[in-house]
Amino acid sequence: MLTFNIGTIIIPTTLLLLYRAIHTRNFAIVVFYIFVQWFCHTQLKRPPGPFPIWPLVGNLFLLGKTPHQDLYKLSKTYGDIMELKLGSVRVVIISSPQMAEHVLKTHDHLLAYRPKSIISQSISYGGLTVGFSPQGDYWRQLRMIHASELFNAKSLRASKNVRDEETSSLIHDYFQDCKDEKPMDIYTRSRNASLNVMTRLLFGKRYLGSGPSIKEYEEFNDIIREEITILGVFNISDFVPILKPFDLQGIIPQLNNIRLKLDQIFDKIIQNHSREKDLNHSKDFLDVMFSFVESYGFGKKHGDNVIKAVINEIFGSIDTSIITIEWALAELLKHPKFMKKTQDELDDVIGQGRVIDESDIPQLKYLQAVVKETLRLHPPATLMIPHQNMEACEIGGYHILPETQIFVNLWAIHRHSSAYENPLEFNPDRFLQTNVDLKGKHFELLPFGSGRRMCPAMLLGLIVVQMQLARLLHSFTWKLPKGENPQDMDMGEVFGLTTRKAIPLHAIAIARLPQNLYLAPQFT
Ligand code: HEM
Repeated sequence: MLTFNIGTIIIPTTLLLLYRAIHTRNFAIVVFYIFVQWFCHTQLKRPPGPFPIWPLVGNLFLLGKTPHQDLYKLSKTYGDIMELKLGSVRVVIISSPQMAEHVLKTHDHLLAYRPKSIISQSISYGGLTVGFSPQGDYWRQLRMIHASELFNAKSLRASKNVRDEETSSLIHDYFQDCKDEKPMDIYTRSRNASLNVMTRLLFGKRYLGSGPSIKEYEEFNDIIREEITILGVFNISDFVPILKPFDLQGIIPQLNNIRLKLDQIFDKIIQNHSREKDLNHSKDFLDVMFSFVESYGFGKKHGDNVIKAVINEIFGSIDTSIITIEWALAELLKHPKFMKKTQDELDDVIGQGRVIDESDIPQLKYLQAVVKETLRLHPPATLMIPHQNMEACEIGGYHILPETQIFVNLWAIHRHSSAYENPLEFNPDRFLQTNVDLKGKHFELLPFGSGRRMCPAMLLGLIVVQMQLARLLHSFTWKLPKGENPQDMDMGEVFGLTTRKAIPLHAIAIARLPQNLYLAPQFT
């Protein structure tokens, strides 16, 4: 796996430049360069930021392996809005609820573009996905299709059966494997259940756990994970374009390899779908996508690329919910008193004689508070997806030059002292007496973003997290493997487009309900 420390390039490069300046006695040039930077910056009242900005590398060396945390620390010095130069790219970092409101509400229309990067362009087949296409007619229509076919309340009601069956199957599998008290990998199990939900919704087929296509599907799962990892790589060539031809991190061959494997899988899915279409199968998401590309008059190759890009994005996005389930269980194991409160509520509202239904969720106030608190401390998309402005604008009284990348640092916003008491503590109780929700109207809690680029799958993401978590906690008592102390649990992160727990959670489940509530579902 590729890990890269920016310092390995930045520090030698900067030292080399300084050495050359000293060697050639060109101090005057360096001083003049710094003066020009300072003058331009102060004249236009640009946001404050670290100074000086080094030639070629700018402020890149300030960021390490967890840039959201480094930026949070920098915001303590430079403020809730700051400007950095990462290589040759100008970036503005937003770190407070007030500034987030300026970006995602007041100036939403100006700041809803997406910057292009080498990795995002490759993964999105040249910007054909919802997340990476520029705002405009194509993006709007694609978002609408996603909403009406997969994500809005009506389509979620229609797909409830599929989610119920897959969650029951997950609980059944845990039950089967929990008898000898062996630690189980929470992330992988939840991920498989969610992948099954998605393949059934998109292609009308259940892949994992049945049939001959398991191997093929596991390969798909692996390649998507590889893709998510590479999406989190800080690609130096995007920030220092003169290094692009050297591809110092070896990213291009990796991207080509991922694209090749994905193309093979997607080509097969598209071919199978066309074959089955002739057999009069019932209409699914792919049929709607085929009509969409036809209505746009895209040729076969471009049309297929749109469909591949969209499927890829949906499967890549599932990770957000799974990560949240893993973090929530980890926090509850670390804080047994909140685990007890959540399970007490489940016993009071549901009892121990039946299985939870999605319609129970509104009554489970403590569970909802646990999910909010988990998304506050562990927003899966810590820096959201970068935004960009095409024309100059003003944020909070500061001048923002055109084509600036805007990083909304949710990790910092959710820890802002203006919004939360003891912001670093995990404490779901804080959400019991407030009306703060997750719909993007309360700028102190924005795990799904806000405004026109807000996550279109919020309802789906939330119901998956709430239901899986509720059923895991209702069905089992949880503990850590022998010898592991909850207080010492490592809560370190691996940064990426989604930021997950660095050490995957393995926990032991002990059944707590009558045996008949763990039966395997009859798949429809
Ligand atoms: C807990 C679950 C989830 C969280 C916390 C989450 C969070 C987010 C965030 C923060 C953004 C960026 C908003 C912005 O840049 O302004 C986003 C965008 C997006 N999300 Fe999610 N997401 C979740 C689940 C999902 C799922 C399950 C899917 C699809 C199956 C999905 C699809 C998308 C798409 C397509 C976009 C791009 C929207 C656009 O650019 O117009 N998300 N999400």
